[in-house]
Amino acid sequence: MLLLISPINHEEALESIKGGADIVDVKNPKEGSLGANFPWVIKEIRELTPEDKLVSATLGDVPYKPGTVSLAAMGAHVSGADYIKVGLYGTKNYDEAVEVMKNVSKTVKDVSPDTIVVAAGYADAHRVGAVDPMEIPKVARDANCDLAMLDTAVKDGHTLFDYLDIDKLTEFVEEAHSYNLKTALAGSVKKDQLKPLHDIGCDVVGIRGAACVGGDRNTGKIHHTAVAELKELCDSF
Ligand SMILES: O=C[C@H](O)COP(=O)(O)O
Repeated sequence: MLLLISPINHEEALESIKGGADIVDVKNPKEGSLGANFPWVIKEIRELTPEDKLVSATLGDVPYKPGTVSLAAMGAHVSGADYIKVGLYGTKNYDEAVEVMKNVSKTVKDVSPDTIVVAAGYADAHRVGAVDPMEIPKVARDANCDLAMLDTAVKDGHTLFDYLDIDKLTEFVEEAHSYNLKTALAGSVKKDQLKPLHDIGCDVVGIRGAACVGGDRNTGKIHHTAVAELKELCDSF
């Protein structure tokens, strides 16, 4: 299981790399769970990250505006992102989510077929009126994405497991795998939740809070020792 860590700036990206993160995921939590950072921050982090390590960028908790989101995807691509995550926040159902993701995939894959496109839903979608998380594997399949992902929309201490039990998460992973998609799971994931995620076959675990000093994704800063501990655990299973 690969470890994706979400830094907000140059300094945190260096800590993530030093700690051994497999994927450096540029994010801006001030703008939400999958808040987008600025093009120059993505570019700077791509430049400081070793070439063989993937740099991911989140496009935001996006609205149901396929054109706007497609232009954001092009922005992430030209800034150097190898892995583009779209938080399907404003899309209320499967049809809207597929429409957004199809256009993002077309935008990105027309110019860069190897760039990885991630359809990200929310385990607590019912709290914000977003598309049902269990529809995400089908959305990703039908929109030519590479990964189906879940995170949480509201970062109030609840974790992924508060909304979806292990049976549901297993169903999510198995369905995505049956479509030849990889999976990423996130949502205030704690150290002791890594093994269950590994055991159900999750391909990528996404973490910010547990990699920060004090475990707080907003007030804390990513520290390489916390990242290294998570990485060691991921590699131990
Ligand atoms: O992509 C994953 C997120 O950055 C997860 O952040 P979190 O662990 O603070 O919920």
